[in-house]
Amino acid sequence: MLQNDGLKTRFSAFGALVDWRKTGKLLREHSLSPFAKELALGVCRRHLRLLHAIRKSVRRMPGLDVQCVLEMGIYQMFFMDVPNRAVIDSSAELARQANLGEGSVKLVNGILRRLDRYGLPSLPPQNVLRLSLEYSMPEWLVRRLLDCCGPVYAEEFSKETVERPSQWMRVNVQKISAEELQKRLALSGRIYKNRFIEIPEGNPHLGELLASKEFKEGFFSIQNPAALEVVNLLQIQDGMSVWDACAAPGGKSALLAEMYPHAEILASDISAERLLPMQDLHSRLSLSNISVQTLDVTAHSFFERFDRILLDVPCSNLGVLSRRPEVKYRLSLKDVLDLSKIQFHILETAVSALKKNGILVYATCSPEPVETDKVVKKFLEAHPDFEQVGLPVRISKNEFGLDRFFAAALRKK
Ligand SMILES: C[S@@+](CC[C@H](N)C(=O)[O-])C[C@H]1O[C@@H](n2cnc3c(N)ncnc32)[C@H](O)[C@@H]1O
Repeated sequence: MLQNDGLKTRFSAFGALVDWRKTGKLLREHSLSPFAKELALGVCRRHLRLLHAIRKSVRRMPGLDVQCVLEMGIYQMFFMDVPNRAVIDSSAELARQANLGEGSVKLVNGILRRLDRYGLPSLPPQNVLRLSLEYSMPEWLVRRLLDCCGPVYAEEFSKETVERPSQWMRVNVQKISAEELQKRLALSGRIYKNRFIEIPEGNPHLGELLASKEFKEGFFSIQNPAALEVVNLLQIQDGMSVWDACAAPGGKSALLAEMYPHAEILASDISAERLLPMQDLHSRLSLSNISVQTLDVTAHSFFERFDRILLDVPCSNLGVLSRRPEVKYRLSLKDVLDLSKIQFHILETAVSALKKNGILVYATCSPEPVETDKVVKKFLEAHPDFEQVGLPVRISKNEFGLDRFFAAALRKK
């Protein structure tokens, strides 16, 4: 029997973390309470740093369950605002309730007390190892960042991956203005370009907002404003036909449909399952200028049919690691290189659907050169009938906490 809410919450975070270590998938968002979610995601973000602290405190690494209890304890002690005494007691109790054995309870107690007294073990001086442990980044990724973009960028990028990402809502300005909605929901966050409202940390919790009448009536959706900077490159005008060819789960399609009620939008994706949430577009958001279809973009049969094409291609997610921290540990360099081949193939095959003088925007939430500049460069070299419109947009976190995105606009001559 779990005796109190605090323990129940820790138990659910513990369950999520054990599952993640076993399956590579991290349960998140609505199924966990805010504290449990913060704890599970925070531990995942700092996993290598926390493991390092455990490794330095024992002769033999304990089993995975005990590691999870310890990682949670160390995270709360050094990266959350929880008193150390309470952390030590609740961690020992968690180990007991999880039936890890009295030996493990003593081990948890002993290691956390030691860390309470002496602090986290110091980090090695070598730059790659230090960055890897300090920000829980795999060493191959640190090396790649250092090689491609230098030490300042590598440090800044790595640091972002352990920070809590900002939360924003996109206002359906066809139904309500950002100011009016902000008043109705009593939110105090910033407004971004009249269309996005920041959801301040913790209060109100995302779950409460998603249960609100305003959400059900389609006044807002959850989305990071980086999407706006990407779709702006399309330069859409009334009456245009637009194909969002890698659309699921539909964030950018919905933004497009809200921004351009007089454009005709086709949103398609290869995955019927990932398209399911897009039923929202018609029912909740009342958007009538958009149709949805399951379609493999590499096997389409459109010919010069669209004025605009958005290709938000499948990618490594390297630009959103603070939101999806588990990706850091499962991704390999080979995965990134394989993705770049898929991205190029998608771009190559999509373009026949674009009308002359039409614009295609190639976008990805990865800043990795092989998924961005190299794909575009290779494409332009092979297609002299295309030209780049302006410089690619490289969205970085900046003061608004935007997701990292790369987007390049290409015009068919
Ligand atoms: C980065 S996600 C798109 C996110 C979406 N644009 C949004 O804003 O919500 C990439 C999408 O590409 C889809 N995809 C991958 N290969 C595809 C293909 N050959 N044809 C169409 N869609 C594909 C994936 O199923 C995935 O939903």
